[in-house]
Amino acid sequence: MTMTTHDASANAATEEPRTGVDIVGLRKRFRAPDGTVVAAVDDVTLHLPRGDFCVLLGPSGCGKTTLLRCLAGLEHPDEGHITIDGQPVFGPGLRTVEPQDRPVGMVFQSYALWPNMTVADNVAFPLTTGPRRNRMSREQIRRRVAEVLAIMGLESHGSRAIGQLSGGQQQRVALARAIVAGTDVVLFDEPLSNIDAKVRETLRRELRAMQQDLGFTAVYVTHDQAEAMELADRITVMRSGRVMQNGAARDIYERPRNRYVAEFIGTANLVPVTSTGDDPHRVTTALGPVRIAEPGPEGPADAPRVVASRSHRWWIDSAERSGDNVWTGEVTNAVFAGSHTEYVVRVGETSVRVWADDDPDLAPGRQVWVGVDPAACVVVLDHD
Ligand SMILES: Nc1ncnc2c1ncn2[C@@H]1O[C@H](COP(=O)(O)OP(=O)(O)OP(=O)(O)O)[C@@H](O)[C@H]1O
Repeated sequence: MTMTTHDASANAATEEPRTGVDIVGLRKRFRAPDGTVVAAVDDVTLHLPRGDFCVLLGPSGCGKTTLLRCLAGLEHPDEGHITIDGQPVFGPGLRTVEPQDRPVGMVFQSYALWPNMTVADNVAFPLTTGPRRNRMSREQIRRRVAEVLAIMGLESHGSRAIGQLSGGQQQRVALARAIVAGTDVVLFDEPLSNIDAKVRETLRRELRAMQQDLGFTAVYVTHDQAEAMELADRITVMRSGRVMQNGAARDIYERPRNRYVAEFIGTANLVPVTSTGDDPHRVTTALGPVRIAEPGPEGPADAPRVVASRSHRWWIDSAERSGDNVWTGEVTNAVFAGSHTEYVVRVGETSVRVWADDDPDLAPGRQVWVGVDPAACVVVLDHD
């Protein structure tokens, strides 16, 4: 893909101040065939800042697609407010704003292209329907379509039928269609999950570069935490229709709020806290005393807590060591994983997973010393 900035003519439809996406108190329930009610989106309040790449992350069924579809206008929420790019699109007393009248582009997992139209006609579609129809001359549309096809590396494919393209190329067409109108917000519903792994990697990198270059706000649904970490400025972790944590990708990774978030993103050792004393940088755990970077998250004083630390921040050594956050134990398992070797080490009744970059080749049964930098240890809530 080659990069270019938005065409001013295509931005004519977006003259309001650009603010990203604001969601307040949003609820959407579904009634299952057996009569049970599912709270797919359960009192969600979120601000997704303009220009950020925002990922909605969570396991299957947590409500991320429903939330995205509420933004797109494909689901009608039961309660709440949605403002996109400064335009209220849902709220009490507002007339329903139809999907084609919302200031968003959308990319679906299934591409959702018109099979009987050419590539160029598919891409031109948002400019010829909805609020933007008749705003541009045929020549302006032709030029704008050529421009976005060039961004996607599809400049020579405009007159092809959709069926003559590979899956990866079809998704590039869908991306071109989502950005052609120059809307400031683009919604993505697991757009790369039908694409084979190698192409997916390339498209992911290109998508991120394109989003940064064009500067639109991306709201991207995935259940893949590696994909989320690679793409996101901001991650919203969801569970059962609720937001578990929303923040900068690095904060979510380094300072998860609770066990659920720590376990969903990355590999972490979670060791129960058994008591806390007066020193805010020291807790007692199942491993014994642990020095920690900072006191735990807010929450009821008696709420169970665990110390979370990433496996790649641990070290392992066959030679004796001493100091804070150093323990001795026995290797119970060692798995070579290419970029690192994962050791499982039993320390007393607790097992920790340690990722070693240089494989020290320590066989199960071996006595070892393991440890972790206090700066990598944070206290998180054991429950939501
Ligand atoms: N049209 C519907 N009718 C009834 N229940 C629905 C409907 N759409 C979604 N649900 C339910 O709402 C919940 C949230 O679904 P949703 O598709 O938003 O989750 P998700 O996190 O996107 O999952 P996935 O990654 O599998 O798509 C699930 O329990 C789902 O079964």
